[in-house]
Amino acid sequence: MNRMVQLKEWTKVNQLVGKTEVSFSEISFDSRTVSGKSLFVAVRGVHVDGHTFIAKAIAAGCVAIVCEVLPEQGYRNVTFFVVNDSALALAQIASGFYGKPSEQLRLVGVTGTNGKTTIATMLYQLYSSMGFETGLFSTVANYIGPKKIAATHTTPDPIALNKIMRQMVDAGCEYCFMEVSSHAIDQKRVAGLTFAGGIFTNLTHDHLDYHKTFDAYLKAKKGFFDHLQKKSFALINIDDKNGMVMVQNCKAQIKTYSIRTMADYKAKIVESMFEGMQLLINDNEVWTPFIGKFNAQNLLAVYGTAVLLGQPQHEVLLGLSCLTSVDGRFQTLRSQTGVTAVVDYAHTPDALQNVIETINQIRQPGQDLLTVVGAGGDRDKTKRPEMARVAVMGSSRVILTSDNPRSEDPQTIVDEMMEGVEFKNRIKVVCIINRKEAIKTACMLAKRGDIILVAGKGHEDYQEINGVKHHFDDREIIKEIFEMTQERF
Ligand SMILES: CC(=O)N[C@H]1[C@@H](OP(=O)(O)OP(=O)(O)OC[C@H]2O[C@@H](n3ccc(=O)[nH]c3=O)[C@H](O)[C@@H]2O)O[C@H](CO)[C@@H](O)[C@@H]1O[C@H](C)C(=O)N[C@@H](C)C(=O)N[C@H](CCC(=O)O)C(=O)O
Ligand SMILES: Nc1ncnc2c1ncn2[C@@H]1O[C@H](COP(=O)(O)OP(=O)(O)OP(=O)(O)O)[C@@H](O)[C@H]1O
Ligand SMILES: N[C@H](CCC[C@H](N)C(=O)O)C(=O)O
Ligand SMILES: [Mg+2]
Repeated sequence: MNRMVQLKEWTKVNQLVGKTEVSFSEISFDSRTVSGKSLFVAVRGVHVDGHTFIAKAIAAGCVAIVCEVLPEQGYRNVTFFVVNDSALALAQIASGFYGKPSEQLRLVGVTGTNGKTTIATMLYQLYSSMGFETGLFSTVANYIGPKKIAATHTTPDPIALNKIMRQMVDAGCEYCFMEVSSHAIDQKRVAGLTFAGGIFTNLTHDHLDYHKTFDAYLKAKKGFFDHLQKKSFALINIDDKNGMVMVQNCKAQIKTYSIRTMADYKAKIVESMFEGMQLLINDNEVWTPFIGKFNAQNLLAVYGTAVLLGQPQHEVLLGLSCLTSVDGRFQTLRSQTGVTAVVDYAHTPDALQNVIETINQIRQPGQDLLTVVGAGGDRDKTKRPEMARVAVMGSSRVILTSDNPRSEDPQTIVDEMMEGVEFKNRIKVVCIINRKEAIKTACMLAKRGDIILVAGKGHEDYQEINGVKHHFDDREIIKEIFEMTQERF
């Protein structure tokens, strides 16, 4: 097949240098993994400029190069396509190369600081239960119908995205739900996709290491809605103060959801307990196995999306009551001695506050909340003191510990967290760097009826220390300790 002709159809080419007839069997943006007869796209990255690897890609057998600037050295038998923006070109070429699979699916993207995995996974569960072949891209895992594929990113790179979407279409998937991270929007990973709809959850403190300012973070998220097509929908959480800001320049049909004010989709919590909550969604009663105001909002987003995609209301409501918990999100474990442990992926101040608030709303007098929490290394440092402050404000006792320290010293991370704790509250806090020991200490301190919150790692089954991922699963450790406790009594 003459791919060159198509390439011009997929992306705007300013200049073509070299043979006009060229065909390639793969596309790649990484000279380290490129194999022969490929098209290499030189992308300016966060750390290095892909243009510096053009020679290496050619040496590895690449026959065509997409770049913003031609290399000084000329190459025979290699065709160069000069474009304005390689990252955008990569997204468009990847989509074209795999036959524009997003146009053959009803694709819905979920963006916001928190709630993306929860909403996308609930939608995947809901649509699968309604009998549709469905795809999912999430932080926890990707799915092609029932087939699970390991996830490396919250939102994969454009080649992986389109390749997997093609497999989804070929497997008969009609719907696909995906998380759209701010990194992905900024790096144009989703720029070649056609969305049937987009959901905005909320915007709070995270990733300022990458975006530098809250305004830049907001603009990245907003960019997703700026690019939605007129025929698609934008479903917005208007309980978030930036909800309507997201759609200021949006051409799509705008719909809103709220648990506080008038909106297209609204909910009220009627009753709440550890096992779940009774909701009124647009005046219909529904029992769901989730708790917390944030989950009422997540469920509304799911409900609104399904209705906007054309499902009958009563079927959606029935489906909501049958959803099961999302891996590592408010996952509860009970000991024989009457202690409840909650494992949750809260790794931002807002998420932590929401989870603690939710527990405190159902906690009875005399029951203590012991929170075990850390913060990731090589990530936004400014959220560290905030997370500790939030944890201490809402908990009876706090154990600050290590999350994924990555290349950082875990003690330094914990010290930076501690700076957010007022001097008078420091008596409530201990620091135990070893996460297993920290969890064990919380279990030791807990009495019948108490609640232990182990936050930050949720579904993760590893702890990343200096580039090595060691097996580590909060849930496994809690179970192991709970079993020990059982023997003791
Ligand atoms: C900081 C960041 O987001 N980096 C992403 C980015 O890579 P980069 O810009 O750092 O790449 P780079 O090292 O500067 O290299 C630039 C270019 O040169 C190429 N190169 C580089 C070296 C070489 O020898 N040869 C070569 O060709 C690279 O392939 C790349 O195309 O583009 C890559 C391809 O898409 C991503 O894999 C990579 O994700 C890294 C691994 C990462 O950890 N990203 C995290 C922060 C992330 O994306 N997280 C979000 C979730 C956030 C959340 O909401 O919680 C996610 O969507 O997963
Ligand atoms: N709608 C929400 N608003 C605020 N907090 C939420 C919401 N939904 C979930 N949370 C909290 O945030 C944590 C992370 O939720 P989830 O994994 O769904 O978010 P995410 O947006 O996918 O995060 P990530 O950016 O890491 O992929 C949950 O464990 C819970 O504590
Ligand atoms: N997607 C988020 C996950 C954070 C999870 C937390 N356990 C950590 O490692 O910081 C990130 O990469 O920032
Ligand atoms: Mg996620």
